[in-house]
Amino acid sequence: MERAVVDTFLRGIPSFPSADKMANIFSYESSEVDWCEDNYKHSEIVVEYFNTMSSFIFFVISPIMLYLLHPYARERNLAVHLVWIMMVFVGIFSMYFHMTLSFMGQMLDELSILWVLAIGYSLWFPRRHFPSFVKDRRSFSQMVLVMTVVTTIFSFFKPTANAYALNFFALHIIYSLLVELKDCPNQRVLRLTWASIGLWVLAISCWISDRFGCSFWQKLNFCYLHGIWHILIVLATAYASTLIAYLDATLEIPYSLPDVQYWPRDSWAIGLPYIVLKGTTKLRKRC
Ligand SMILES: CCCCCCCC/C=C\CCCCCCCC(=O)N[C@@H](CO)[C@H](O)/C=C/CCCCCCCCCCCCC
Ligand SMILES: [Ca+2]
Ligand SMILES: [Zn+2]
Repeated sequence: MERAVVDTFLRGIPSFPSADKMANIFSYESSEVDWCEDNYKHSEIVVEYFNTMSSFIFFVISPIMLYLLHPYARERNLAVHLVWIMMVFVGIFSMYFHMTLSFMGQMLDELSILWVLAIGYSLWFPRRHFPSFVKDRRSFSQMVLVMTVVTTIFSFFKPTANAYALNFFALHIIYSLLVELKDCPNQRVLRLTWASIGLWVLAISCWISDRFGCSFWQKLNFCYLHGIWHILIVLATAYASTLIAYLDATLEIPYSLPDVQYWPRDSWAIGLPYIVLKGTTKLRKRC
């Protein structure tokens, strides 16, 4: 198709960048979003140095979580690993976005989060809350897939709204967890729930403060809140995903007697949570 035709077609769509702009979606600072950290302060090729470097946390936590969740994934479904494999891509795209502040970086960063959420919902959304027209988890996952593909396409029309929309998923997850755990007597599980919510509250406070309180933080010469958000949101995801996986295990593989422990030492005040399966496996049970 002629470039002029493409251009005319694209200009007809509200908020869609023209073909000229499309060519520049990879260029530095082509995103409308610019975080509080000073640009090019420490490097000529890395726009936001601390925000870029703090994304390294994704590459530290993801392999540890893949290792810690493996016994549960082996018993339940190896597809569970997709969540933390995908988190590595979120980290790569987050680094790319803050290094360039390009429109493409922004879209890859936001869309990879959307796909992590889609995988999480497909795997872990409780069966009893499925809409009545959905007959099993396979159909539910197919429905989530279709919705995610449609949302992926529409997210190009109002890119700045995507991040706000994504944050609302956290509210839905917290609401669902609180409903699920209303009468839970297990203190370890309750501790994990409040730690997940506490980390998320700290994380989102940093995200909002960086977005809307930048002039205040600039006066204090402390413009690193978005980088701190990266670290806290990865930890919140580690805590929340373990909690959700634990609840899933109690429903889907109850014979495995799941319990929560902390790595590297269960007795330490801080650590990464994981699931231990104290029961016999399905195979051994049959013998
Ligand atoms: C039954 C549902 C199960 C779903 C479980 C899956 C939970 C994990 C989901 C998402 C991972 C979050 C990864 C965050 C990456 C941040 C990258 C980033 O900083 N991007 C910013 C730009 O650089 C962008 O502005 C941020 C956009 C907002 C992201 C909102 C993410 C929602 C996080 C949900 C975390 C759940 C915590 C729940 C706490 C109890
Ligand atoms: Ca900046
Ligand atoms: Zn970021």
